[in-house]
Amino acid sequence: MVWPSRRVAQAEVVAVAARDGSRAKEYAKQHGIASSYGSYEALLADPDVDAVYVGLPNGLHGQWARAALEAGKHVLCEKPFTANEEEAREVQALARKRGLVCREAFHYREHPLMEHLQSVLCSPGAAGKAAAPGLARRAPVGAPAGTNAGDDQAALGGVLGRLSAIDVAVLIPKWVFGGANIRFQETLAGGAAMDAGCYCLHSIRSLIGGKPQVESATATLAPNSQVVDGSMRGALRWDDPHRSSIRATFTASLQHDGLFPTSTISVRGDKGSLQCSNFIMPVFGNFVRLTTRTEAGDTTTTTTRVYGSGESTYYYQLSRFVRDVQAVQEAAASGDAGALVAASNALAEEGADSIENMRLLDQVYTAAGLAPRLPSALAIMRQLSLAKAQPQETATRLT
Ligand SMILES: NC(=O)C1=CN([C@@H]2O[C@H](COP(=O)(O)OP(=O)(O)OC[C@H]3O[C@@H](n4cnc5c(N)ncnc54)[C@H](OP(=O)(O)O)[C@@H]3O)[C@@H](O)[C@H]2O)C=CC1
Ligand SMILES: O=C1OC[C@@H](O)[C@H](O)[C@H]1O
Repeated sequence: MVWPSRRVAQAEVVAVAARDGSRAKEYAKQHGIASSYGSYEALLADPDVDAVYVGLPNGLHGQWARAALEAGKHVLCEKPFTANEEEAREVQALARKRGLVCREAFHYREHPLMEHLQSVLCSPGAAGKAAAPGLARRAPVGAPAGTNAGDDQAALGGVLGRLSAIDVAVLIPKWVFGGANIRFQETLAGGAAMDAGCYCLHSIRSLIGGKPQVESATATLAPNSQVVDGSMRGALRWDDPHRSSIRATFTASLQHDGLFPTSTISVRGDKGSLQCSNFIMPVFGNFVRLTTRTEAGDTTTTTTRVYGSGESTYYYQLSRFVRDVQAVQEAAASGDAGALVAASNALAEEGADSIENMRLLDQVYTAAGLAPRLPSALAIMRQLSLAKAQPQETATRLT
């Protein structure tokens, strides 16, 4: 947030908060930030702050996004949006009521790589269904000039033809996060599906649209936990015949090219296939390998690298967030009913995207035989009540 803000006009980091005021002060000094606070509440009371970036553990996203919205601030909230779907609905309902932007920080989606992928795939088999907001609709690569993504089923096939599968993996090597990391904490809504799987679900939805259901999921628990998944695999199904799979793990033993996390999108259709490497952090190196087959059976493979202007995903994300906030502010200032409705619809669409991703995450956990995650306050209460009921067993689990 600090680096991109130096490159995005009209965005400035004016304040930072930490639970420990001296750390916040030190951070502010290091990064040239005007104000620092020793509590999140104090930052929310600062009238110079227009928008808040919530970069807290998953189980606290909902609580602090709500607090920021109540304080009249726009919100950019880290992924996954909340602990579960119910909480996502509450936060988005509040954002709508207050007329404020509340966007999930899926930074990868604003990078031109995603736009390129969508232009290749162009929602095959998903005619009339909306892709997730934030992605421009374009004609598929290789489609006749003048074709629009929404035109007809033939155009929607893109060069890959009819889709049969889309598989996304986000793999984090086992040496990256120690057991004490927030990602392994039940009371902070941890888990591989939450942390890495949310990208898998979101990218699949962004690329092919529609409303999938989770067909099955299998979790491998993190050490010393009955609740937190160290790895998760899942299968999704759509009304259309294609299938998807997701794979998220904190325990990858990777012999790879050094990229972290390793993130891949793999798509197959009846006329070809696509492999995309490093869609989450494309600025550090990416490729899109496209193989197409003619009816005569000849195959062609092309490799494309997409860097746009060379900026990071975080730059694109902040630019987009600023544009959204400005659109809402301008609509409010204009008093123009049409502009207000348009701004409100955009907020609703954005909110629905986050809610849908959390719905699927809940389904993944349920299908894997684990419960959807809880907001931190509820998870702590649950642990305390378990500790009361089964003191010895819970004590073991907490160590
Ligand atoms: N978009 C992206 O590229 C990335 C997104 N993320 C997301 O950002 C969020 C934070 O992840 P990450 O930065 O790795 O986490 P860290 O553990 O590094 O930071 C979390 C911060 O939350 C604050 N915090 C408040 N309450 C607690 C608590 N009870 N326990 C621990 N920390 C607490 C702490 O700030 P303090 O003590 O200063 O108040 C801490 O510094 C996650 O939701 C994650 O999914 C993470 C990495 C990359
Ligand atoms: O981009 C990311 O990479 C590593 C993950 O653990 C992190 O939370 C994620 O957002």
